[in-house]
Amino acid sequence: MRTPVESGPATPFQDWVERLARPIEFASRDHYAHLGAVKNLSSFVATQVLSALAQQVYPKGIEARLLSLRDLFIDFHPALSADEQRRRLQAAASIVTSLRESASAMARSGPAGGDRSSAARELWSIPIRYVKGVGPKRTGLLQRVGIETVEDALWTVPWRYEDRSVMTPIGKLVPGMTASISGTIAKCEAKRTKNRRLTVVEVGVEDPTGRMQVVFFNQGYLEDVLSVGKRVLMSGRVIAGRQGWMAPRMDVAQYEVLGEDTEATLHVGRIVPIYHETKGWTSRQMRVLIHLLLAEHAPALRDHLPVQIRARQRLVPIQAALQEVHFPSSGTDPRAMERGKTAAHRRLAFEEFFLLQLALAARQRSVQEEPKTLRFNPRNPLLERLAKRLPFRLTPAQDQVIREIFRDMISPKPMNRLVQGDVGSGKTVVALHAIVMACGSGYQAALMAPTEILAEQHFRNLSGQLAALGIKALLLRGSDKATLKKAQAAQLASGEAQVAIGTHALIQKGIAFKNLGLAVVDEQHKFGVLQRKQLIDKGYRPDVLVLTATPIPRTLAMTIYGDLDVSVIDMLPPGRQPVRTFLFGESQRRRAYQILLDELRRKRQAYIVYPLVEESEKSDLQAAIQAAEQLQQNQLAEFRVGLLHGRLKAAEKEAVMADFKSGAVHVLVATTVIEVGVDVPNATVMMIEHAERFGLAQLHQLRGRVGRGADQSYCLLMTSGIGRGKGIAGQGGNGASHERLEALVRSNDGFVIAEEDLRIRGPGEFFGLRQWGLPEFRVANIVRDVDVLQQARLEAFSLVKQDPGLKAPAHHALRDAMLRKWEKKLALGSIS
Ligand SMILES: Nc1ncnc2c1ncn2[C@@H]1O[C@H](COP(=O)(O)OP(=O)(O)OP(=O)(O)O)[C@@H](O)[C@H]1O
Repeated sequence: MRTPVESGPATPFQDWVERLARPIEFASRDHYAHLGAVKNLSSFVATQVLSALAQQVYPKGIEARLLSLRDLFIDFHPALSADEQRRRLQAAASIVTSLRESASAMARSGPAGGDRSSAARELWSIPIRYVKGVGPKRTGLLQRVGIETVEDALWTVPWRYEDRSVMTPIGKLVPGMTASISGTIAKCEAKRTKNRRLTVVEVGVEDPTGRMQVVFFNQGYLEDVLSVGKRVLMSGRVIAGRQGWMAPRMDVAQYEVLGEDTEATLHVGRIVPIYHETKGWTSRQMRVLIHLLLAEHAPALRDHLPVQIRARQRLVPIQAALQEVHFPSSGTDPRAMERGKTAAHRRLAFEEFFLLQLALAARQRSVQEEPKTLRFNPRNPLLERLAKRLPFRLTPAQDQVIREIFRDMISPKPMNRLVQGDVGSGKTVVALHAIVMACGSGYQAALMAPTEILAEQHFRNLSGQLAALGIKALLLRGSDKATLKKAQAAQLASGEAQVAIGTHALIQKGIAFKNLGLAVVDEQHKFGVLQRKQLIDKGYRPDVLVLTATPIPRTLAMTIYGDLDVSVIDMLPPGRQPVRTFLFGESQRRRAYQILLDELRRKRQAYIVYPLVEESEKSDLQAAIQAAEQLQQNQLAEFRVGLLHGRLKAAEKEAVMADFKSGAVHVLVATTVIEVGVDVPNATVMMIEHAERFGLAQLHQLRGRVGRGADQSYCLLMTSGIGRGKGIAGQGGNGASHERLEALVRSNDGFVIAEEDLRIRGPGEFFGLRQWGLPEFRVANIVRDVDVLQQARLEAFSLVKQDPGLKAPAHHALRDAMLRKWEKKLALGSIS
């Protein structure tokens, strides 16, 4: 026993060891006379060990002893032989003794001494390998599905539910139905097949209304599990009994043996959660794991959400929400669960949104708090000269957005502004104004674009204008020679060059600016939030302007750009005619070519775009190359056809683009590399092959490459599966894809189309969120839960206003949860 004199007041760890020691020592007393008297030792030890690991980070040796203690008791049960029980208790007692010694050594060395870490670990973030029954193999499997911690596991919600709560009397089973029954095992025999390759276990199950047969193959151990007299629940598909057998058979998908003391079941007899499976990890195993976590550990989990917010938003406690979402109470409608429209889902969705919005609010706050050292001069002469040189009058919308940008730049707070404008709305000239404001005030500016083609185009469009104002701009590309890169880096470092336009080459290590005052990021969702941060870090808090041509629905914009102020260019330059869009099937190809040829003969140019998806990249590329050759030889023999795809070298791409821009090439056959930003006003036809393989917003982007001059332009969506005058759906095609394409024919407004795309495909599919650097949610859905998102945003921003660093003790858990989730993904370095 511990001697208090020696070590002063007990530390929590010492207390813990004593609590743990009590039942173990009791069971061992008087030569193990009390063996049977200690109930549930297995789960007691497991829970204790986990709660100890949750409280503190221990030196490795202690952690290992804690885990071996847990392992000794994993399957400890009164049915084990008395010898085995004694052996384990003996081993446990010696571990307890050594833990006791370590605990007092730790107490003596004091809080600062030795290896002892004061970092408290939250139960949420306990690695999953510490949980009872999760060994190294399972840890590996779970990691593969993204489960590293207790929190990850509990937030992995079922993707569907099966109602196995309604029991059908065995006498009422009919072949073909899927049913659950409750009965008693009347027969259980294991046999070998004739060739002795298979073990067959034949089971008879009875209830007062009848009897059914069940056959299991190669699961010989079931002979013990399903022994005669046991009460079971089974569910599966009913099949006709074999000839000569009167009773029906069941192809059992799930069974559960009812214990003596409990009616609680996991796999049948209730609404059962179904989880995604991977090789080696089944839905059934997941169910057992989640059940264990909920039963033994959930009560100790801390609710992150502040009480007032929970009350105001009428949110159920986290434990209740998790319990309900994994194991819905009886009477719940499984479909409502799948639609995610329950109080439990609302609570979980709120928490996900809230943590993200909190992170965004905190980041916005931390940026605003930094004193701005940049001094921009709105009356600099370069701006006046720019105004005189513009080849067109700015639209009122452009004017307004430029004013908003200038207001930000001269304000004492750093600018963080997103400019959203539909395709062709004229964002480049807006960016040009910001760049000239920066350079005219003595700073450098950088413009980062997602592809080399776009960077080159920006450079072509801007460098002339800038040079006329005496501003030197450089083009930085990853594919440039090292010597060129070195020379460019030197010019930026010395300030000799004022503007850098480029791809992610801009954020590479060797690049440093003398005094970067403005960072413009075009199409930043292609970069992800992280890269935006890397560019910003190249200067001392430069002002930031993000341009996006992708019409991002408001709800989405709020989730990704929640920390930016938003300006919208909601007007196209004058004289533009809406692009006329047609949907053509294979049999209408001639009509489509007719439109194309008519335009080419009127000295207009055209794009023909082929899809290129990663999985079938090679064959897709081949299709585009062959098509270009074919067209050149046949239908388009009188014109020059150029080919553009991602595999070309930078110089080749540049040459093709330059030829197209100058009009030397009439038709550009391309894969989706031209998707964003390409600007050739003389091009009036956009023909898109296999349109059904593109996302709707992506098609809108492509369509935006035409209609950039005053002439009528055409977008021809080619798709297999439409007959003459019929829709895709009429030809047995995919209804949803038809509906999508129709939306494009109906509307030219990018925002309408994006909302539609989001609605039809759901956020997961919308562009492929991951690739675009958008946050992923486990429960929340930005379309379905938009009202929850709005509430979460209001609450988060108001909380950060009250307690900017979330420093109040009541907010510590919340802050930890936010950082765990978003610190890395959102590069929250400065606020953590
Ligand atoms: N106010 C204006 N009046 C007339 N033409 C304009 C005006 N503003 C821009 N333009 C022209 O419209 C075309 C589209 O402009 P810009 O390339 O900046 O569009 P964008 O918004 O970047 O579109 P995208 O996102 O599709 O690239 C360019 O040829 C540009 O010169």
